[in-house]
Amino acid sequence: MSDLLITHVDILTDEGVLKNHAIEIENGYITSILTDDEASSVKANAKETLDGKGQLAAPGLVNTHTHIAMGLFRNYADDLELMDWLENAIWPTEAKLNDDYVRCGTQLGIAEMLRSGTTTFSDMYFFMNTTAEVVKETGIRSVLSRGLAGVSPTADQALAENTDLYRTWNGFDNNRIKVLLGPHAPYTCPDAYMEKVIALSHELNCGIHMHLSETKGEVENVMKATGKTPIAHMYDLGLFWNTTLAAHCVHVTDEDMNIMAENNVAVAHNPQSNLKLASGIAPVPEMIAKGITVGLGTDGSASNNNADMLEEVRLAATLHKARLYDPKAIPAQVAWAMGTVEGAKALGYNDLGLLKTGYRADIVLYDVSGMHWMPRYNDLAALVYSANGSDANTTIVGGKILMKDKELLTIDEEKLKAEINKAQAYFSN
Ligand SMILES: CSC[C@H]1O[C@@H](n2cnc3c(O)ncnc32)[C@H](O)[C@@H]1O
Ligand SMILES: [Zn+2]
Repeated sequence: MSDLLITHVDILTDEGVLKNHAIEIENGYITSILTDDEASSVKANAKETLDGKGQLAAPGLVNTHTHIAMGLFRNYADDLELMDWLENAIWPTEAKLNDDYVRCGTQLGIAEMLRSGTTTFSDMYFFMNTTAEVVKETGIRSVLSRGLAGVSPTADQALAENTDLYRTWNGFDNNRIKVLLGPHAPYTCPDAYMEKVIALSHELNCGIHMHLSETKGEVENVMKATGKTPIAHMYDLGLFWNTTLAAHCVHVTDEDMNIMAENNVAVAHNPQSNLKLASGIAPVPEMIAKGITVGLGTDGSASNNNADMLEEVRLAATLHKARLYDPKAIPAQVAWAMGTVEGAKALGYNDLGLLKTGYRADIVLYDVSGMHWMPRYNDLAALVYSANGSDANTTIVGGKILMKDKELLTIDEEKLKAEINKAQAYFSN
């Protein structure tokens, strides 16, 4: 008996679009993809059915890098470069955060993601036990890391919190929640602290999530201090022994990319944040050519300024064309894969990001009735180049429906809006 049967739906598979088919789901996984005729014979055995008529089923988007509670600081400080933005606007304000505000900001970000087709996110922030609780309650999938800064007075406490987070949550609900260690960046994590992080990663057998080579200034400073690039320096410290998710990697050399490819360092490419903070453009086609796994991320909504992954997919598909004067630099299907199955791989999920038997049932049904969906020559190109996040109509994670016909089923949005207004008043002072 299946738990959920989605009928009369067009399905974006890795082999093309199947018109008017059905998806059978059991225990959180896709168990079969059927013709509509086949589906009518198994319908009686389904606990729940969902009519997908007029919709396109696609894999949920995977946001490989964010600080999701930063939605509270959306449009709070704009038009600044990274270090000015962090040091003079964001860090002083984050010092006023507590569990309640992180709960509110995390609900805001999750509401936004579920509404725009994202079903998995990888987060690095503070008060992460609260984030995990909100992830548990809302039903989304996530990979969580406690941001670690060696220069902070709470540096050792943060390590203990990341350890607790790992021990409490890693593997929760058949890996709906996973945990990584989150050393923030080379400029906040001196070598002695990185050595502690690396020792802890061995002790826990835990992967790493870190900002690396985001700006020219960061690379210059590490070069001055060590004679090496941040990637080469982290490699020499022994950081890459286990899985590493490196956010940004905007300023990397050919040799850096060789190190990343040889050590399975996956990249979270955040094109919109990199543009807005004037950090630059990461050499993504070059990374892919070297065999590096590259996923996409929004970064926080204070540097983006939203959590809409379709915008990142579109930027990934267009930005590199212009940079290289090559329309084939990142074709639509490569950008789509970066937003889904490649992002999933970057987070260590090898059964996520495709609509295929045996894959996790993280599925988004897009309403394709809008004029911007016509004519329908190529649904994948439409998702990459024409669709809006708000076309997401129904969002499913691990076979559970979290948004149906644009109504969020696990978040009380009216209550949340009132809390966000209170938070705005608090952070405005
Ligand atoms: C220690 S928790 C994470 C930390 O990262 C800050 N942050 C947000 N966006 C960026 C970015 O693009 N580069 C580096 N750091 C960033 C966030 O505000 C938190 O303080
Ligand atoms: Zn970031």
